Amino acid sequence: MALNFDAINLFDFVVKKGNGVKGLVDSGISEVPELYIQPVHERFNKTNINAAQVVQLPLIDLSGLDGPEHDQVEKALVKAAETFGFFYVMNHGMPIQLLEELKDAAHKFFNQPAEKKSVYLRGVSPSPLVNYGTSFVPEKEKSFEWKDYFSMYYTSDDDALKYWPDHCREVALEYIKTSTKMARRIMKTLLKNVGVEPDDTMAETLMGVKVVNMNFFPICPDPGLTVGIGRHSDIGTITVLLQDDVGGLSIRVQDAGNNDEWLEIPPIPGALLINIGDSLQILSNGKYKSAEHRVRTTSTRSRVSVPFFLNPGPKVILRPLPQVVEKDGKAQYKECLFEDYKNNFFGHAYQGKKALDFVKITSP
Ligand SMILES: O=C(O)CCC(=O)C(=O)O
Ligand SMILES: [Fe+2]
Repeated sequence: MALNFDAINLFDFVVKKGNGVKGLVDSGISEVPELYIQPVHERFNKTNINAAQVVQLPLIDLSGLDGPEHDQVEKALVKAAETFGFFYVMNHGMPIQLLEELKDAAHKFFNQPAEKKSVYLRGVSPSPLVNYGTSFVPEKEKSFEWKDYFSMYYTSDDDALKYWPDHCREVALEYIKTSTKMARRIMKTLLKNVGVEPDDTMAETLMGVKVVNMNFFPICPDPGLTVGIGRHSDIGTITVLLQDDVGGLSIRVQDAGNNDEWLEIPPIPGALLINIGDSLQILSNGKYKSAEHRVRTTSTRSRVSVPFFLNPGPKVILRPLPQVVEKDGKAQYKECLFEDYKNNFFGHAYQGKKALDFVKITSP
């Protein structure tokens, strides 16, 4: 028998008691609760996902960086970062087995009973480094996403071993280590191309805060009414993203020829996705673009994704790098602390790339 919810009960059951959207679906609901119904313009429909026939996201073979194709691979990375802000990578150093284990670990975590997961709810979690929850913005009506998440902040191996759940810590640590190496290499290439030679200190400053999320999107009785994740860009420097074979991610593609469409990003077995975050758009004075993206829900299989976010630290001053400004003649963005940017961002959830207006310098 499906439970009957009014809005308050639902909030209590899903958010406070930690049942999440998964608990809601497992309770047997056959309709999407009112709170999750999106305004029409945020819903997914056939007509706004049709760019797939026209363009395809590049798939870049990173092993080429070590061979005679080095220059072409660098060029491909730069071009992808300048245009889509999103691309697939293969030969990224992560064994396929590890990627499978990571997705299994995510399923295993969310398949636990609510009592097991809710020990990690904000406020009761044994450490701020681990956090379970479901997705909604408290001050914004109708902002419930069809998604539960589990976040692991990396500070040190010792902390990870101490606080992260037994069944995911080894695999998540390995994912972080390999991804960090890859992300640094990509970052180095991108910065070199704008005349900056980053050393390890600089890389650590710009990508020193590391967070692995496990996202869980349960099956939805009516995917046409909901969003898995509303449209947004990531705020950090670079995100490494593992999605499973269910699909549902799309990115917004805009070009000078007035095209403005959503492009589906189907999973490619063994490949990972890389996307540029707002911080790198700011640092590069707008040369590299953060990508607006979103996730739809499905009625057939639950989906997991595992993004790894590399962000600047809270006290890092975000501003276009001086070498780039000198070359461009003018800064496009004013400086601000990353923590201020982040706070402002959360005030603009679900508004695509609007957060960037906070630092954009508008011409007089
Ligand atoms: O699930 C996905 O494919 C995307 C996840 C995402 O965009 C995010 O967590 O920021
Ligand atoms: Fe994202």
